[in-house]
Amino acid sequence: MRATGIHLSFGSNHVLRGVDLDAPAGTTTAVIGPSGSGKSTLLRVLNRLIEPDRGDLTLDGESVLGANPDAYRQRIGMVFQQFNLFPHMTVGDNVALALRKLRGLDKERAREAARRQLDRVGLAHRVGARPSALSGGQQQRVAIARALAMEPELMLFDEATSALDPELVKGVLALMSDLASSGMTMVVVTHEMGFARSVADAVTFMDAGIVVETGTPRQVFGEPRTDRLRQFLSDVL
Ligand SMILES: Nc1ncnc2c1ncn2[C@@H]1O[C@H](COP(=O)(O)OP(=O)(O)OP(=O)(O)O)[C@@H](O)[C@H]1O
Repeated sequence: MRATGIHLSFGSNHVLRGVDLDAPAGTTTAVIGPSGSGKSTLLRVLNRLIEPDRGDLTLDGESVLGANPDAYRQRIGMVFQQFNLFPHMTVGDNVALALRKLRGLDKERAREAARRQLDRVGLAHRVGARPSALSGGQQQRVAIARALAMEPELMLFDEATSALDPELVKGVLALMSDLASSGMTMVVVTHEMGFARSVADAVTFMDAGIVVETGTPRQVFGEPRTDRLRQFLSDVL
């Protein structure tokens, strides 16, 4: 996935000011930066939940803006801070739903595929439970299984662990780390600097709607080139 020259305003608030992001296939890119710098908005643009005012998006070398966003969105998995599971449905049905509605799988095949994905996140034994019976960390792992069930080419994580109690964060980060090692292409907006440092292939630092620095974790954390990044790191580390 590559984003080039992305601009976006909400009214007079120019939130993204020419953002470039390159997330090559098979790599994990962490996006870090202060609150309000535009990280979540950028992810929403990458998923085409919001159309940019200017700029281009390509996936697998193809420009994806303009065409039907629904078809595009089926190629992307997105995981939010809030898990957004349907409370009245079982865990298994939450994971199977899109497979039935969007992929047209029959009940049995969707259920089987859901069970496989739940197994992958260590929750096959909770297939019949309601989300409310699970911990926040387990619910987020279900949300990840739901996204993976669609066999996405790219996974976007928007502060996926920010709503979790501290003791539950580790399990979700471990799962994200496994996914990264498996070669999934991922863009991860995160406040977890340990994850960015140890799991990401590249780290992008945003401030006030621009990419201030991008590089390997070693460069970004070890040799920051700008005062803005140095200040941010001293505030968060
Ligand atoms: N739907 C919206 N309508 C109007 N303004 C918005 C909308 N979404 C975000 N903004 C504004 O865009 C700016 C960037 O917000 P964004 O949520 O992308 O920042 P962020 O870097 O993800 O912050 P945080 O780390 O706190 O989540 C903020 O000024 C915010 O108020």
